[in-house]
Amino acid sequence: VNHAAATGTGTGVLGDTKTLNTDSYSGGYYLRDITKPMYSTGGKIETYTANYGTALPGTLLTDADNVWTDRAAVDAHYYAGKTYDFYYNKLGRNSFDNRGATLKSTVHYSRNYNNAFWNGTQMVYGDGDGSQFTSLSGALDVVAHEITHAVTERTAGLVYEYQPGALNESFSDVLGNLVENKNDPKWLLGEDVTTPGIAGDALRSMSNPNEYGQPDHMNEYQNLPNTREGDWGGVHINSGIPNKAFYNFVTTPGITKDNAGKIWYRALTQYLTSYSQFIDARNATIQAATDLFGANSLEATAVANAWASVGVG
Ligand SMILES: Cc1cccc(C(=O)O)c1OC(=O)C1CC1
Ligand SMILES: [Zn+2]
Repeated sequence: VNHAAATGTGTGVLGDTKTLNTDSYSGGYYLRDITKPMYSTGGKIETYTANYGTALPGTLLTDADNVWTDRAAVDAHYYAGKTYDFYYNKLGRNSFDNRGATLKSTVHYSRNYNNAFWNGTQMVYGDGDGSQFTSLSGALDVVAHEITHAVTERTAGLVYEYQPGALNESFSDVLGNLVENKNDPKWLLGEDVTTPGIAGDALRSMSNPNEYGQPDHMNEYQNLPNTREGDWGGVHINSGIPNKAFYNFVTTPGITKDNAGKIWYRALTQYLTSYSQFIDARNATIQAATDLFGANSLEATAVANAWASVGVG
């Protein structure tokens, strides 16, 4: 048999055990998930190692006995599967291209690499330096954040600069937390992999962006240059404003996470375009809420109020 779905076990970055969808071949097992609906058109979830170099995708991981000990790889694979399931089951999207494209991840990228990114073709995760970060695939909100960059690229195409770039970042934070689906009242990002030596901190907070140096209102918008040093006009900084708008919306009594996700996803995929500004995101999310729940619905009203609360609209 050249390809058969198998179930393995693995240890994650935080030492937890999880079951993995793998692919058996004559000599052992590939870290390849062939159980998803995408497989009907050849789509798979595959996890590779760069073996601390920078050549991509690197080597597809294999194992002799289907008991996996590469913790970064275990989590990259497992969390990519969880993210695929969320998009398919909750939002009706079949992988990042909505046509069942294979989800490819590479772990152990470079050395002491405090970064994770979508490179236009695949996800890439560093192992962190052990102080600022531990292996970045060890957090579901991070993995879903990166995969959402791919979704955004294939849909709205929000360019990675200034307000469209901050929206790009915010949609990745919003979907990252919706996929992670923790009961976290602070709606933190990256809490599971930032500063392994310090408990309770994170990379960003959607409930209180100021806590991590982000604005939470238009009157704190930071005009930064479109350079690497300027974070491309502050895409990871000014994202605090749309993040706070989403937080105020999703915590409005009567609003559910599922409905909030449907509204934000519909705005991203049906209304936003490459150079959309914050005001366009306000209008798009109101329109999406109106489409789904009606003009004077609790959802449409709460969306407008949420953006107004951060000085947009
Ligand atoms: C850790 C990191 C560094 C630089 C860019 C990104 C990026 O993907 O924008 C990044 O990942 C995140 O922000 C994830 C959500 C925590
Ligand atoms: Zn990002």
